[in-house]
Amino acid sequence: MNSPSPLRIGLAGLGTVGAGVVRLLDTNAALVARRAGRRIEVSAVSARDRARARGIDLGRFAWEDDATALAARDDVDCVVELVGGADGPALTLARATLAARKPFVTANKAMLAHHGLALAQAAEEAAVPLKFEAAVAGGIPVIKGIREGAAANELARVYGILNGTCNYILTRMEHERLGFAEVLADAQRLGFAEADPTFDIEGIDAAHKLAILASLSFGTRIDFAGVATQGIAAVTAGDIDHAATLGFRIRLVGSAAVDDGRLMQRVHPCLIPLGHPLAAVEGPLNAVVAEGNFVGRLFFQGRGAGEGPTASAVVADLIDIARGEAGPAFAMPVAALAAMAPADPGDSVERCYLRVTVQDRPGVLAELTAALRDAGVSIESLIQRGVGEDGGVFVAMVTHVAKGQAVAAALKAMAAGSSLTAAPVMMPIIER
Ligand SMILES: NC(=O)C1=CN([C@@H]2O[C@H](COP(=O)(O)OP(=O)(O)OC[C@H]3O[C@@H](n4cnc5c(N)ncnc54)[C@H](O)[C@@H]3O)[C@@H](O)[C@H]2O)C=CC1
Ligand SMILES: N[C@@H](CC=O)C(=O)O
Ligand code: NA
Repeated sequence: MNSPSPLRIGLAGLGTVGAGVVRLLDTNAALVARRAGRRIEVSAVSARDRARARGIDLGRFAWEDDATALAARDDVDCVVELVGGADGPALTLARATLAARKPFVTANKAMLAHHGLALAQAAEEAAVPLKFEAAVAGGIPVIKGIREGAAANELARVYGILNGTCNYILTRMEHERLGFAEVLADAQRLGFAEADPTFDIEGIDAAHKLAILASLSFGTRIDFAGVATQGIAAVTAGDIDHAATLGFRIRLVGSAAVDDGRLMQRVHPCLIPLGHPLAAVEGPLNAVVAEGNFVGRLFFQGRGAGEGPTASAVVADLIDIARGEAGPAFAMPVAALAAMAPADPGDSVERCYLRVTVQDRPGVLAELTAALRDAGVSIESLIQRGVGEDGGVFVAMVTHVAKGQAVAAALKAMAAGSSLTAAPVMMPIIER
C-alpha cells in the first residue's frame, strides 16, 4: 500500500519560533506523522540571515531570499509565517499564499489584529484553512478551545493574562525585588518579548490578542482600534507591595465582554484578589477565562511565550491541516460576523486601586478625599506611607464600586490641584 503523501511546508522566519518548529518537527517526527496521518516535512525556508547559527541544519531545505517565493513553490503545500510585523513581508506572504490557494499558518497576532478579517475572507474564497493557534496565548490551545470546544455556547465574557513578558516582569518584580529594565532584558534573552518590546510593555501585544479572542468569542468583527489599552510601565514596586498588603496581586489583564449591544475591550494592569485563579499565574504563563451559557466557566492556563510552547501551537495547526480539518478561521464565515460599536470604558462599574504621590504637607490628604467625595467615589481602604519613590507621600487607596467616569473625574480634579508630585495611577480590581 502506498503511504500518504507528506504535507510539505514552506517556512518563513527562523527566529525563536521558526527554529522551534524545525526542532519540534525533527524531535517528534514519528509521533506527529502518526497523529496527522502523514508526515509533515519542511521543504523550503526563508529568513533574513542564512548564515546565523541556530543549532539546526538548514542544508536539507531549499532556501528563498524572498519569503513570498515560498507561496509559489511546487514543493510547498502549506506556508507557515513566523516573521512578525502587521504589514510588510508577513502580509505580502499571507496574501500570496492564499491567492495560491494554499493553507496558511501564522503566529502573528499583530497582522491578524489589523488584517485578520481580510485574510479570513481570502481564505474562504480560496477554500483553504487560515490557522493561528500560536497567535493567542502561545502554547495554550485557547483558539481551538473557544473556536471548537466551546462552539455551542454563547460567551458572555472572555478575559485573561495574554502577555508572557509582562507577567514575567510583574512576577519577578514581586518575588525578587528586581527593577523593571533588568527583568525586561531577561525576557528578551529568553525569547518571550516581541522584536519591539514596547509592544509588550505598552499592552499592545495583549490588545492584538484580545481583539482576536473577542471576535472568536462573540462572533464580532475584529476591532483592534476599539481596545482601550494601558501597559505596565507605570506599575512600581510600591504598587506591588501595597496591593499585596491589601490582599491583591497585580497582573496585566485583557478583558472583553458584550454589554448592552456594545463591545467592551480593554487591556489594563489590574488588581486581582489572592484567591482568584489568575493571581496564581506566574512568570511567562498565560491564562484565559471564558464564560459560556451552557459550559459555565472555562479556565485555560499554560505557557504563553517562548520557543517550545509556541512551536507546539504552530505544529498543532499543521496537524489539523494534514488531517483535512478546516472550517472558518473566526468560527463563522466573515460575512456572519457582527459589527459592534465599542463600549465607553468610562461606563465600567467596579472597585479600583488608586495611587497618588503628594507633597508632604498638612491638608493634602483632605484635598484628595475631597476630590473623590465631589465625584461621588467613596474609599474602602487607604494606606499612606512616609516618603514615596519620588520624594512625596505615597497614598494607595481602594475605592468602593464606582463608575469609571466618576473615578476619572476625581483623578482629574486631583491632578488640577497643586499637591500631586506625579501623575495618579488607577488600576481596576477584578472580582471574579
Ligand atoms: N517569541 C514568542 O514567544 C512568540 C512569538 N509569536 C509571534 O511569532 C512571530 C515570530 O516571533 P519570533 O520567532 O519571536 O521572532 P524572531 O525575531 O525571533 O524571528 C523572526 C524571524 O523572521 C526573520 N525575518 C525577518 N524579516 C524577514 C523577511 N523579510 N523574510 C523572511 N524572514 C524574515 C528573521 O530573520 C527571524 O528569523 C511573531 O509574529 C511573534 O509575534 C507568537 C507567540 C509567541
Ligand atoms: N511577546 C509575547 C510573545 C507571545 O505572544 C508575550 O510576551 O506574550
Ligand atoms: Na494558543
